[in-house]
Amino acid sequence: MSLAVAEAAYACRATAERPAAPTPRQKRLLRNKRQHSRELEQRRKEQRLPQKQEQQQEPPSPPPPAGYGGPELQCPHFASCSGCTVDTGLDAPPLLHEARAFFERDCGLPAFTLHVGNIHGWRQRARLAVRRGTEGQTVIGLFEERTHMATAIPSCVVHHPAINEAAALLQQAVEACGVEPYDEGQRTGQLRYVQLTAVQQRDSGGAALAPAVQLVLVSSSSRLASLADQLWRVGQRRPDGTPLLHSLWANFQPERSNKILGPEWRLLHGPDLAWARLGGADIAFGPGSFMQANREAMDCCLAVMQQYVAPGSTIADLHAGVGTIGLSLAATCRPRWVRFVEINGHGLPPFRQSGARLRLRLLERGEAPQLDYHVAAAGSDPGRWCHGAEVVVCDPPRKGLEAALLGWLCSPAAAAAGVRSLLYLSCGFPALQHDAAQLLGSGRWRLRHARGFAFFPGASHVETLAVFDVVQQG
Ligand SMILES: C[S@@+](CC[C@H](N)C(=O)[O-])C[C@H]1O[C@@H](n2cnc3c(N)ncnc32)[C@H](O)[C@@H]1O
Repeated sequence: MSLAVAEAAYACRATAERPAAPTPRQKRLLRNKRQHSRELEQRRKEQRLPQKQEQQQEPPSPPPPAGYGGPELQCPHFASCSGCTVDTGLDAPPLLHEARAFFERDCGLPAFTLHVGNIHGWRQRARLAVRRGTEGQTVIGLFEERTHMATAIPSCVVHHPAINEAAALLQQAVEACGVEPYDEGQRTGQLRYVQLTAVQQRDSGGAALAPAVQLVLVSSSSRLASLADQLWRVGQRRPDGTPLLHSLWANFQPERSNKILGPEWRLLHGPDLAWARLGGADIAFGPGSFMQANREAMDCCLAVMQQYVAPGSTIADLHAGVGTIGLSLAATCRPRWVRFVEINGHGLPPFRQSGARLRLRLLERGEAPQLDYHVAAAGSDPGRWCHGAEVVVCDPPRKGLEAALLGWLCSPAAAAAGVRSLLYLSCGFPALQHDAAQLLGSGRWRLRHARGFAFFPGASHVETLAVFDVVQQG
């Protein structure tokens, strides 16, 4: 949709359906759209002026986004749902301009590119609110911005289709069983949220089947037995004979807070762990495990990481979660050992399963890397966690590296401990800018490579992999 059409659509809606002023979300989307279009236009101009670029000795940039505005989201819920904020130019979200400026202009890299995979159906995990709609119906969807009013998104185009299918089944079952959606004002109702995760399925011969869904019912009470039984019965068979539900869990969240998941879990039906093939390794995960929602993009990112790990390396994976990155490197790069460090103990049980499966596979190839998992903060003792590791992998939360870890990496101790390179995967660009500036400013690291991955097409988000090498001191 062009800017003019989008503006006309908003204007039209404002006069025909909503005489009231545009909502804060609509104003923000329009502002985003204007800024995004200006940046795209600027970029197109730069591309049309190669002469000027050469005169100014600016680094070359990759080709401009295809067509004005690039690929479009084309989601029927875009204007009302708070999930996505960018619906055109998905191959050049606003944050990409900042990332390019930082890596190309400030760090001197010749080009910073963004990998964009599927823009539709990529989201393999969704957390949705369950609330009563204004017309008394059950709504399963996302909150409108700055409210606790849920908007139904049954045709969301970024959800994996199995998620939409399971959400539709859930809505029917909730109504059939008379389950009361949660009401935060009254603190009544049984079902607060659901988490839906698409799980790869295979038949006994290993052929891929339609993905099924690991479904979590988040409630403040335990009175969901009849809903669970009904869901499990109906969810066992799609019209094509494959199961729609992989497993069914209850999670209890008694607190009055915005935190979706509570501390207590109960498996109601099906297997406790689900498996995904990522970066050449089979990764087990439970419903409470961290996992990237966009597995295809993570798979590409892992393939790039593998190019920066030499055979026979020693690796410390410092924000390991269930071990996805380290296990992928163990499966593909023949390391001598991988040390996993993770602050949250919930990653350990799935890791044990994935590690055991990988060990068996590697033994058949005559490889036996040591795989050790430690539940600890990476910054608690960086010297210990990184000791002897030639490659350090960091994949911290949005706030970036802990001060103690960053300080250690910027000190002579890192090279003295044997560290040679750092693979830093970042989900928070401002934090990465800060941490990269500290690393480069210390004079002990040089930036070898950086690349972006669109982990959340539809959002102004760039997941960044930055590869640093230790500068050998003379
Ligand atoms: C973005 S996730 C990445 C997980 C994993 N690398 C993956 O790809 O699935 C960040 C992880 O860092 C963990 N974490 C957060 N703070 C940490 C810390 N100070 N030390 C170690 N791990 C931490 C979180 O619990 C979470 O599992």
